[in-house]
This record gives sequence, C-alpha cells and structure tokens, in this order.
Amino acid sequence: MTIWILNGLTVDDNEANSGLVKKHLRIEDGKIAEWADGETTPDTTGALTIDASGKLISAGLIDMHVHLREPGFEYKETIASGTRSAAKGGFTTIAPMPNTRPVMDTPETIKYVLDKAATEGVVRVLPYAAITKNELGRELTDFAALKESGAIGFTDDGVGVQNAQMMKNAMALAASLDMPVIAHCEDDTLVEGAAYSEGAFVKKHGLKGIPNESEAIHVGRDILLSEATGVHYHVCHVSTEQSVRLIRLGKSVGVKVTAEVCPHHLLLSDEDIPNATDANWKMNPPLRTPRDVEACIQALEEGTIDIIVTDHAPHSEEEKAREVLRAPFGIVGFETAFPLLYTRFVKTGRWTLSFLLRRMTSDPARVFRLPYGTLAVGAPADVTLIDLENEREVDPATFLTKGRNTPFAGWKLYGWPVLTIVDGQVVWMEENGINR
Ligand SMILES: NC(=O)N[C@@H](CC(=O)O)C(=O)O
Ligand SMILES: [Zn+2]
Repeated sequence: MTIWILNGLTVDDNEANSGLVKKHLRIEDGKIAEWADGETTPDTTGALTIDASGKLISAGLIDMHVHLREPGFEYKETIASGTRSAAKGGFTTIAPMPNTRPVMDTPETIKYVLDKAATEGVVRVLPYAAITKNELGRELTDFAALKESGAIGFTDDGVGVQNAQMMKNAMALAASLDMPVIAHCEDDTLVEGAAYSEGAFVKKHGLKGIPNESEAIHVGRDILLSEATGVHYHVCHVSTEQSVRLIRLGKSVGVKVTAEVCPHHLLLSDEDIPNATDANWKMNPPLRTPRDVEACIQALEEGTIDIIVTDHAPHSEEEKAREVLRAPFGIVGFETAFPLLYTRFVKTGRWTLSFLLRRMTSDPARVFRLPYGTLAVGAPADVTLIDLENEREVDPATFLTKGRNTPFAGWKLYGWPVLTIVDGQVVWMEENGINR
C-alpha cells in the first residue's frame, strides 16, 4: 500500500519558524519511504494520494500522560472514544495512566487494555502499570511480570506515593529492570479539603488552598531517591516554580530526572478562574500563580522540562456539575492541545514551530526511548497534517472524547489537525471522520 502526501509544508529543525518548505511524502508499507522536492511531480500511479496543500506535515504527536478510563469508568471515556479523540487532536501514540477500575496493577489488566486498543483503538496505546497494588501505596506490584506484559513504566498517577521507603524500593526495582518511574507528586497531608491553588483566587473567595510545596516536596524527595537508586525518574504535570528549581538542580548534578508540563499550566493561572463554582477550572495540580506559569514556560524553553503532555482527564457532565469540592479533578486535553499552544506561543512569536513540534514528538520519543516522533525515512509512518491558516472556535459539542470538561470553550484558535496517520493507515480525517 502506497500513500503520497502531496504539496505539504515541512519545518526544518535547523531553520527559523519562517522556514516552511514544500515537499511530497511517500509512505510505503507503514513506513516513511521517501521525501520528494515540492517542485517535482512524483509518479503516483496506484497510490492513494492526499492533497496537503498549505498544510503542515508533522510527525504524529505523542502524549505520554492520558486517562482512557477503561476498564471501569466507561461512562467517562473508553479506549474507543479516547483514541478517536487523540487521533482528532493529531496524536498517534498515547500512554494511558493506570488509575482505572480495576487499577492496571496486574498483567491481566495490562493485556486487557492492549487487546482493547488493538481491536477498538485507532492510535498506538502504550500503557503504564501501577507502582502499588490498587494505587493504595501499601504493596508493590509485580514489576517484572508487568514489564513482560507490555507496561512501559510504573506510576500511581492520580495520587502520590506517600511513603518514601516504598518509593525508594519501587525505584530500585524499576532500575534493575531498566524501567522508568513516573510520579504524580503530591503530599496528601498538605492538600486536604482544597480544590484550587494557594494564591490570589482562594484569598479572594476565602477558600483553603493547595500549596506549591505539596507538589515540590515530592519532586525533591524523589530526585534524591532517583540519585540513590539510579532510576530514570519522570515528574508528572509540573506546575510550580519550586518543582522547576529542584528539577534544574537535579539535572545539573546528573540525576536521571525528566519532566512534563500540560498546556493548561502554560496558558492559565489562578487569576483566570472566573468563579468558584465551575468545576471545569478544577484540575490536579491546580492552576497556579502567573509567576509559576512563567517559570514553567521558561523551564520548557531551557529544557528543564522536557516534554508537553495533555493529562487528558475526561469526567462526566454530572460529575463536573457537582459542587466544586465534590467534583473530580481533571480536564480533557487531546482536541485542544496543539491549537492552544500553536496559537499562544508560535503565532505570537515566542516559540518557533519546530520547538513546539519537538516538545510534542521527538522529545517524548527520546525521554521514553520510543522509535516514533520522527519523519525520517524508515521510521513508522505516524503522520499528522495540520492546518495553520484557519481560525476556529473550541466547541466541546464537536469533541470525540466523551468528556466536555474544558475551560477553553469558545477560545478562537489556529493550528487544527486535519488528518492523522498511524503506521501508514489514515485513522482520522477532517472531512470523513474516523476511518477504521
Ligand atoms: N489530573 C487530574 O486532574 N486528574 C486525573 C488524575 C491525575 O492525573 O492526577 C484524573 O484521573 O482525573
Ligand atoms: Zn496526576
């Protein structure tokens, strides 16, 4: 099977943002096969041709922190709906978190997710397994068996591992298996009964806040434990200046620490929250101060934070309509991530397009040692076409995710994905929708 993508625009890593070059791309048997000069006319006999005039040809986006909710919370999302949403957002590889029901803490559950993804999913799914049984922080899971069954790393995302000795044991074991530990950093004793970050917003509303230290304490602890055990330690959804400082220090002394940040922590602060009743502004970690936002942006720019992830966290409308303290944390992310970042950071000239693309493709591939996120000849053909020209409004009614929980409804954005290819198969295109 041959596909020719004709007249697309590519961005050279070495060029400034303005350096978009017209190219044709041939995909053969699921692999990137050939790049042809945009001024030539390739022989497309027998091939499926895709007109990409004016569209960016990007490597498929990679999202290393997502929640697909299956098994157990199918009313929030399924592997079918979540992977379709990912495809629509331009993602071709995603890594779901194990806070399902049952928790993904056994080889059987990992296999269940992988089988479902193979039969009902449309993008590549690389599952994490839990660090502790049922994510309760009491007993380690069977790391060797979980690795064997296809888990790509260990995390209790959704909660922090409270006990330092437990975390140290987990890291030592993961290191011996050459597997990473991915941490949701949160000290439970500092966060009780709060929905928003400590800052101007909670002051104004007379509420209890979630302090920055609740995150950074774990980051600091775990960097020390990573140094002691030699494990690759990856920090989830960094949101505070203090965490950034600690990660910078860890990297500077050679600790194998990497980190991720979410679009909402780069775009919104607690000062943007409109009221204390709409739970679409409630996520974990919470929106921090403008100073934290700037610290996260700079950390991403300098490489202290390595990658961008969505933390796509769908919940039902009923759950999000609850009184804020009883509503779950989390917002959806797949279908708005790239347009948000492109519009806010590339359109405005703060970042080059190639920088944004790297942080969503080749950098996650490097951090997690994946053979994706590249358009080099011979690589798996994971390709996303993106319309950089047309402005469109975020409309949750059009989402393919089951979740409608976003604070970005009504935002006018550029940079919408229009076609997604995984392993040489078109899995989503704007005109026809899902194709599988
Ligand atoms: N981020 C969130 O606000 N929620 C996530 C859990 C998590 O990633 O910590 C969820 O599972 O809903
Ligand atoms: Zn988390």
